[in-house]
Amino acid sequence: MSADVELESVSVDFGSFRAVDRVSVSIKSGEFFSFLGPSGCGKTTILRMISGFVEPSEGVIRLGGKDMRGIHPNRRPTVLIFQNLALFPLMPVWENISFGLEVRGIDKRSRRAKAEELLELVDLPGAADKSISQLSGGQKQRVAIARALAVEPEVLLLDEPLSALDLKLRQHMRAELRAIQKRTNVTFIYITHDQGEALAMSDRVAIMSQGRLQQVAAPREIYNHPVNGLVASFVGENNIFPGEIVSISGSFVEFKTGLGTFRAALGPGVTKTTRCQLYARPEHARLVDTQPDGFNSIPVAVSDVTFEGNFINILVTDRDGRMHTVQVRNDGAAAVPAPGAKLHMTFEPDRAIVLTDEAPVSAGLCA
Ligand SMILES: Nc1ncnc2c1ncn2[C@@H]1O[C@H](COP(=O)(O)OP(=O)(O)OP(=O)(O)O)[C@@H](O)[C@H]1O
Repeated sequence: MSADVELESVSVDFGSFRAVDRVSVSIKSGEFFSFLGPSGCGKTTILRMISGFVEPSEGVIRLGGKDMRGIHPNRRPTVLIFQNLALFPLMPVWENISFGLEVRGIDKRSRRAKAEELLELVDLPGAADKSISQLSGGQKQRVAIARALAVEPEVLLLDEPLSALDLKLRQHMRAELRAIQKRTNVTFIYITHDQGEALAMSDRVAIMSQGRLQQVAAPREIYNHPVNGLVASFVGENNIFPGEIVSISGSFVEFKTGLGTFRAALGPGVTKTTRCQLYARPEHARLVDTQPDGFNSIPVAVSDVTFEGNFINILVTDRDGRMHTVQVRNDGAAAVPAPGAKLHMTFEPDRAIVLTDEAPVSAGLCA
């Protein structure tokens, strides 16, 4: 079983501080949905509200269409997995997994059978009698997930569960978690400040900043079409140019910066009077020897080159001393300029966008 989760204009106030501000979003049954945002933006508070440990100051939360107001955490169809997993070190794996079933009075043989079934599901067959201390970080993670699934929640809430793992294991567990979610079809709500994690695993991602939803969309949409500067600067890298709009024609803007006038796509909700900046991703910028005709070229000097494996970042400095990044794919033959080289950084108008600095005006805008 799996339930949809609806937040309708939900706010949380801690005294005079508003930690969550009029958040509206509908999470579909069986969806892998992530809340992504910087530390302190209200992600954990949202998770705690859905699980019943925090009551909203305003607004309504519905699980499977039912208003959750006043319903105790134990009586909700949710399970919350914490960062520290909280496994019982003195119990073998299978007893850890079936602990919630024991509390419900299920007999030992059925509990053991259920634990073994779940160990198959999380790809740990044969681990039932191991002790927790014999497991690696990733294996403990799987046991924690199996334990959460044992009580058959309709919604599984995950609070940065991979944050304690090393990079390689974290990347592996992303694929595992997604596979487990697809196998069980339970609604997964995941919170993280790691964009790679959220983009790789989720069907949809909600970007949060200062308690407010900025954008809710599929990962590709978020990356390719951020709705405002907060999203663009939080998800992926960007070269950012402050300036002001000179004119708007159709879906393009002429944008005056201290380094010249650039042409770029017009972002959502941007008008001539909006406070905005120009964003150009490093992978959409290029370096050329001679100044090209037309818009969007900046004289720069190469300051550093960093090798990142499958790509190379070329860091350049403009005449005002501001740093920008041009990224090239490492296909084994990429030409990389030497530090000190004087070049021109360019980007196509349809590969740059002018976005508002402002958060959405209406809380319902991105739900
Ligand atoms: N019980 C509380 N009393 C007062 N303020 C709180 C309380 N819980 C959270 N806050 C504040 O609310 C804001 C949001 O906190 P929350 O834990 O939801 O953020 P977060 O996005 O999950 O951050 P992190 O990624 O660091 O866990 C923070 O400024 C935090 O200090």
